This record gives sequence, structure tokens and C-alpha cells, in this order.
Amino acid sequence: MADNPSGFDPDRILAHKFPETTSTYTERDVALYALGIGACGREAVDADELKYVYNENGQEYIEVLPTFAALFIHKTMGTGLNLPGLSYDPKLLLHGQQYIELYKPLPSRGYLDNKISLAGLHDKGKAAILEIETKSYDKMSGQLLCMNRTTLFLRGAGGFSSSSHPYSYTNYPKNQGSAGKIPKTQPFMVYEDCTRPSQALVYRLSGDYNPLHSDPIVAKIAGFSKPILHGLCTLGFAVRAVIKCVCKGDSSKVKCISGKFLLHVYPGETLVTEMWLEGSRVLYQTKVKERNRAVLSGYVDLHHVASSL
Ligand SMILES: CCCCCCC[C@@H](O)CC(=O)SCCNC(=O)CCNC(=O)[C@H](O)C(C)(C)COP(=O)(O)OP(=O)(O)OC[C@H]1O[C@@H](n2cnc3c(N)ncnc32)[C@H](O)[C@@H]1OP(=O)(O)O
Repeated sequence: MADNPSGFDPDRILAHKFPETTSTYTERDVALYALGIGACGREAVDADELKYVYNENGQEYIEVLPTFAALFIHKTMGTGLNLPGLSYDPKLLLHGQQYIELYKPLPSRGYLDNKISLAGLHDKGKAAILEIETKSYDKMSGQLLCMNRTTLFLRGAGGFSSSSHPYSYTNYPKNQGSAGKIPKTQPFMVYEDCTRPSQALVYRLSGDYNPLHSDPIVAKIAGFSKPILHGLCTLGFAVRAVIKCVCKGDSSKVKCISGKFLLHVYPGETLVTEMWLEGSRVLYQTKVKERNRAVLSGYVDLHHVASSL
């Protein structure tokens, strides 16, 4: 491998200790997030989804979508990565994968302690892959609520290995979060949903202000014809489809979520999520209808599956 002239130093990156952080959210954040991922987008009073934005007894009783947990990294790190030894162009960063484990239903308002660590670092030649793990605890009870692993694909930042063997570090079980193979059989369920042209502009208000999703010039520099949708917004649409079709609207059934972003989505495109049931695991694949391209695939593990399915 070539010497790394960019100053990218994997040892310094791995040695970095992230400070513990606290973060808060309110019912307003929960409702805004739900709208940002298209809840009630088809029908304002959708019986399965109105509960994420409204409760007749007061906002404190609204429910929290499980993918809301993926936002906690923004509450603690913003949208930038400022690690000693890490050199990359933020305009070329893409969200590669997301893995979420949920241990308790999330309350409608939260005061959290977050412990952040580096879970992986890989040299893919044309890109570096960084995996960041966030464990979020309820500040009052000390209970662990959820764990997130955010995989970032840093285009142009690879080639930092000092030996001929590409650098690869992982500190979690290999099969955890790896995308399952999508079956060749007909899907068990299919759900179609339209994103709005303004989807990313609404979604960003949940904390990811990366200009890739709002600024046409930044999007062009990043290689796209116009601003693209946040990966976590697409994931939110997909998991909402699983909750609606397989969980019959009961989001508390969701235990674990894994998603790999295969291709960008433009706001305004139609998302078609196909689902296959394998025991208590739902394998899914989301396609953009207008381009007939798969943009996301992964799985959702459920606590149990309704016997009527
Ligand atoms: C703290 C701050 C937190 C902030 C986080 C928030 C950031 C957000 O604002 C940013 C976003 O939401 S970006 C939008 C969502 N993401 C996307 O649209 C990316 C879609 N995916 C792609 O374009 C390509 O898969 C692409 C480009 C990712 C890869 O495609 P290729 O370049 O063609 O790569 P390929 O040749 O197929 O593979 C090279 C090696 O990389 C691995 N890989 C591929 N796709 C990956 C992915 N999505 N995630 C992780 N790893 C991936 C491959 O396995 C391959 O490795 P190997 O050679 O070892 O098999």
C-alpha cells in the first residue's frame, strides 16, 4: 500500500476517547421526527400513525417510533466528525449503514446519557469506513435504552493502510447488522409511499443539518444532480412500512433494526418496500419506483410475530 500522505492516522483515531454526553428531547421532537419520515403523509388521521404525533390525553402520551433512536448521535456529535487523526472531506461523506438495538420503549421525552465509542475502521481503498457506536441511557434510572451503530462511508479517505493488507478493525460480532440476503421469492408484503419534494427540508429539523440534503451546490460537489434524502429518513420510511404491514401498527414489537444504504434517494421519489418473513425476522428491501433501483436493504427483528400473519 502507498504511504498515506493525507495525515489519516488509524492508531490515533482508535485511541480517541469520546467524552460522555447528555442530551434531551421533548414530545415536539418526537412528533416532528414522525412527520419527517412520512407518518400520516398518506392520511392525516391514519389510525396506525396518528399516535406518533397526537394523543387525545395530551402530548406526553404520544408514542415514539423506534428509528427515533438513531438521532441520538446528532444530539451528541452534531453532523461533523472531528477526531484526531481523521482526515476526510465532509462533503463526500455518505451514510453507509445503520444498526439499532432497542431495549426499552423510548419515552415521549428523554434526558439521556450517551456513551460513544469507535466500533470499526476500515480501509476500502477508495473510501474509509468508520463505525460509531452510541449507547444511550435514561439519566434518571440509569437503564440502557438503546444502542446505535452508525456506519459512515468517507469517499476519498481510503488508502491509509501501512501494509499490503487493507486496514480493518471491528470490535463487535461479525454477523451483527450484516444485511441478510434478499430472497428471490415473491415478497410477503409490499408497501408504497411517496416522499415529498420537501421531505429532506422537514427531516433535517430533527437534527441532521448536513447541507448535502438542502444545498444544490453542495449536492453537486458531492456528485448528485440535486440535494438527496437523508439515509435515516429512507430507513424511517422502510421501518414504518414494516410496522404497518407486519406489526399491525404496534411499534413496541421492534427489537432490532439493520439497514444498508445502497443508493441515494431524491426527495419526491416513491419508495416501495418489499418484505419477507423469516421466523421473527423481517427482511426488507426498499426500491425507488421511478428508477426501479434498490436503495436500502436490511432486516427488522421482532419480539414476536402475530399468529394471524
Ligand atoms: C457524526 C456524524 C453523523 C452523521 C451521519 C449522517 C450523514 C448523513 O447526513 C449523510 C446521508 O444521509 S447520505 C444519504 C444516505 N446514503 C446514501 O445515499 C449512500 C448510498 N450508497 C451508495 O451510494 C453506495 O453504496 C456507496 C457509495 C456507499 C458505495 O458504493 P461503491 O463506491 O460502488 O462501493 P463498492 O465498490 O460497492 O464497495 C466498496 C466497499 O465498500 C463496502 N460498501 C459498499 N457500500 C457500503 C455501504 N452502504 N455501507 C458500508 N460499506 C459499504 C463494500 O462492501 C466494499 O467493501 P469490500 O470490497 O470489502 O466488499
